[in-house]
Amino acid sequence: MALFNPTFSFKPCNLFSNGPQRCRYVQSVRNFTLRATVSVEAPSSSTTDTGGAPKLLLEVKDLSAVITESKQSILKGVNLTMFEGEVHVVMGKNGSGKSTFAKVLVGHPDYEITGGSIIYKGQDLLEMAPEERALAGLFMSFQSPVEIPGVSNIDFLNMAYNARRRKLGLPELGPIEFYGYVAPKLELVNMKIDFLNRNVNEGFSGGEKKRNEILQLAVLGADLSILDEIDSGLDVDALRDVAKAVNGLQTPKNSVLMITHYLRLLEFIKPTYIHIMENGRIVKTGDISIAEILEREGYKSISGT
Ligand SMILES: Nc1ncnc2c1ncn2[C@@H]1O[C@H](COP(=O)(O)OP(=O)(O)OP(=O)(O)O)[C@@H](O)[C@H]1O
Repeated sequence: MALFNPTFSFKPCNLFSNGPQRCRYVQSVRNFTLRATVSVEAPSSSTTDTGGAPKLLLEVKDLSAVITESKQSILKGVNLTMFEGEVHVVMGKNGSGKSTFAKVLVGHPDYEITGGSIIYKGQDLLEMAPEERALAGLFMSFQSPVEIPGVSNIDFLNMAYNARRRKLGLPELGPIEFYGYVAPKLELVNMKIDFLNRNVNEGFSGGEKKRNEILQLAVLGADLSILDEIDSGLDVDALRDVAKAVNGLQTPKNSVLMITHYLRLLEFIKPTYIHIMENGRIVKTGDISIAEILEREGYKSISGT
């Protein structure tokens, strides 16, 4: 989930580790019957001008990575180039390295880079701490969003949002102003207002967790959203809602990198390119027809080996 978007660096919470007991944060009590009408635009960290040709957003070259602990090699020379406004989809068999690639982009400590480079908005991403990557507009929704007992959704979102505003030199929003900002965004993902008061993902169904991820994306805004299997566990209506919300957040300036196993998501969110990952490398790139062949004939039909 996006709480592993390293935007959130409040201590002593290690947001990259699992386990419900690691976060201690005193939840402030809010009265959500308040109806605030303050409207604030989502901050954008985009450094690009408006108009003109799309700019290069992400350039991954020969990226290799191992698991930090075991030194097992997972990524074995990934190459990928994304321009602003594009939607890229990574597909591939279970265990081919898709989630690892996504996590490496946000600086997950489980992985160590052993070669190659990642340039994001002209900067060396590998030189940036996870928090800096998030503040530079990188957002990741995780395959299995975790719960944070004791931290309400609204406090969590408010903190993350203010961190981004601080970075942009903008004044922070207090609880009432923030409530006015976030409440309308719930409609986008078809979530009830009570979700703001509940602890982050605690007791949420799989579908609610995924919607909550997209709510976080809507609140924070992102230049590059990395969405790891946002369609898993969603019913047909939820899939449509989540896809609609993702589409609604798309502009000519921001980009999406999506991991999915299924064509059905791509019927709602139109990809610019589809990449097939196999054994830690992207072995094929093409348009939607790749996903259609895959759906019909399986991986043997498009395998790079
Ligand atoms: N932290 C880790 N510790 C041990 N093994 C790991 C770790 N991270 C990844 N792996 C292993 O690396 C391989 C690639 O995993 P990854 O999650 O990237 O695959 P994936 O393509 O996303 O798979 P899926 O489609 O099943 O989600 C798998 O064999 C996985 O078990």
